Amino acid sequence: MAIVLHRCVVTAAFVGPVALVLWCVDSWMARADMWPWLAGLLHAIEVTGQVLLTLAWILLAVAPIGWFVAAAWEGRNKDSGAGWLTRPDRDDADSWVDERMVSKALAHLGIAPLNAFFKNGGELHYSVPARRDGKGTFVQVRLPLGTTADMVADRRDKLAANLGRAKLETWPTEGDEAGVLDLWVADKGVLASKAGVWPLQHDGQVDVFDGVPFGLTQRGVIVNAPLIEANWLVGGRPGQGKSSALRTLLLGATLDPTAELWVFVMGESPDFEPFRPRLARYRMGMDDAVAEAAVKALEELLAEMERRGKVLGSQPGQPPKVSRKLADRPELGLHPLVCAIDECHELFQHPKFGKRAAELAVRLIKRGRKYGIVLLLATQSPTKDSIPREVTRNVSCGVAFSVADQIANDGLLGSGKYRAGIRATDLRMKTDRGTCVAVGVTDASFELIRTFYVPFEDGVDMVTPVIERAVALVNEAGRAIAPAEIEPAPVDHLADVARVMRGEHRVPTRVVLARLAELNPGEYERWTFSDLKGMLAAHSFGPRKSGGFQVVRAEDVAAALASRG
Ligand SMILES: Nc1ncnc2c1ncn2[C@@H]1O[C@H](COP(=O)(O)OP(=O)(O)OP(=O)(O)O)[C@@H](O)[C@H]1O
Repeated sequence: MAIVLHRCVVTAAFVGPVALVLWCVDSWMARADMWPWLAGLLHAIEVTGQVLLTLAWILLAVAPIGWFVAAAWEGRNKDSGAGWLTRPDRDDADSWVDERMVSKALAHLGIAPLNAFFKNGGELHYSVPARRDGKGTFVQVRLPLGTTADMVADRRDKLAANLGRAKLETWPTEGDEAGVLDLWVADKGVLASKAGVWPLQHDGQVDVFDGVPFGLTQRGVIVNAPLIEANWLVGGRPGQGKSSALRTLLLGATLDPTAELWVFVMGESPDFEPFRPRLARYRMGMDDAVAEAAVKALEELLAEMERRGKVLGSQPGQPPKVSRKLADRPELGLHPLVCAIDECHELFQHPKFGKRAAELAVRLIKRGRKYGIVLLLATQSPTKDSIPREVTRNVSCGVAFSVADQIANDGLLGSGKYRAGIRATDLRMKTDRGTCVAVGVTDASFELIRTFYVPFEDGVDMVTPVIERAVALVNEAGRAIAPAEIEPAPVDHLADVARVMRGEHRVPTRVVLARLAELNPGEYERWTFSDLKGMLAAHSFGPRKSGGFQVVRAEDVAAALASRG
């Protein structure tokens, strides 16, 4: 720029005086008196000036028409435009994705209805135009008639190639409707790096109510994995990182001094050995005794859940769930209780204990969340025979490392996820070790998480120092690693009936039974009409008929309570 300016000044300094002299000479002398060559030069300058002036006028008149034609042409042009305009020369030019590029990529997927749409000059509607989203670009597009998001997800390879990305960097998933495509495209190469050191490796404490640092999402944000009010199912092919992920979750929980931790490893594996000093219960091995201990633990967790339900019910205002404040009061025994079962398929498929374990796990997963009881399950084999379907349906957080097929994918992440494009089948063995697809961990429909890794192998043990810190934290807080058992309060049937009347004048007996089962499943789940009738009879009253139904009347219950004193 400086050079150009310099040259302009030099030229003007030379041409200016010459032009001035010529103008003066031309003004004071007649051309006939001049030297012929000078008169010829002045004439040539005059003619050139006139030609340029005429051309300028013509250009001025034609310019708007030309402008209009060019604009119309450019508007109809569906190419990605001049590269230097649409992709400025910036550091992220390599990662640039815009609507035109996406349209072009979609137009070359070989999907017949999409092809026809583009052939007829159709233009896609972008409900969310290309915008930066973490370390990538997100667009949302309404697909034309006859095209669904899963058709695009099925051609992920081609879409990735058309966008100049690796398959793992290209995430076409179903939006709010089948015809809406959510597309997230990673910046080139950002997913190749590992997550880095676990943020709590060297210091820090955890409040499990706030979650545990688990990994980095595709957007480069740290995931604080929810543990409270959550249950986890983690799976994938052997050696892809699921035990390490389970260990990271649990390691986070150890740093909350109020948390009680149980671990059962249904196989011979030293993965959780360093945790021993911080665990209230730990069993590891292939033998039946470990399976038996795990089932017993599940039974006790269920009983504990019922006890906690009653404790909550007896608190002022009957809080619906365990809170940090309640968990901090050791006398209530409402602290977070985390139970991890690694290789859980071995337990669920156990010939003797499998059925009972499955039944108990399902009940815990369905109801334990409110009570601060958390179940973490990890498995290599997430099929419907190895993991009860109800477990998959009800866990809140599903994590899939590299899996072999759609069955394993949906067994971990929930049915329909593969179809919707949420696929851990695209994670490559070894290359993507430690990276998983997760649902339920954040509000997003899925996350691609590069998990933190706390090594415990080949003589490197970075777990033990964390456990030592965790034990010190428990001691400092004056807590116990294995809190003493708190006796369950005796069940008061009449008071429970009074509670489930919920201030209503009369309540049908079937509703009373349903509410009782909800209040205390362990006690009332199997109750029938005759159980209820028998209990009421013991208090000298019974259901009455009203409007064709058997009902319990609030005044009868109140009278029975009053006469009891
Ligand atoms: N997040 C990660 N980052 C880097 N490497 C990892 C990560 N997670 C796991 N690995 C590597 O993968 C190896 C296997 O991990 P891990 O034992 O957790 O796998 P797994 O799926 O539980 O295997 P298995 O089914 O055999 O128990 C680890 O020893 C480690 O070297």
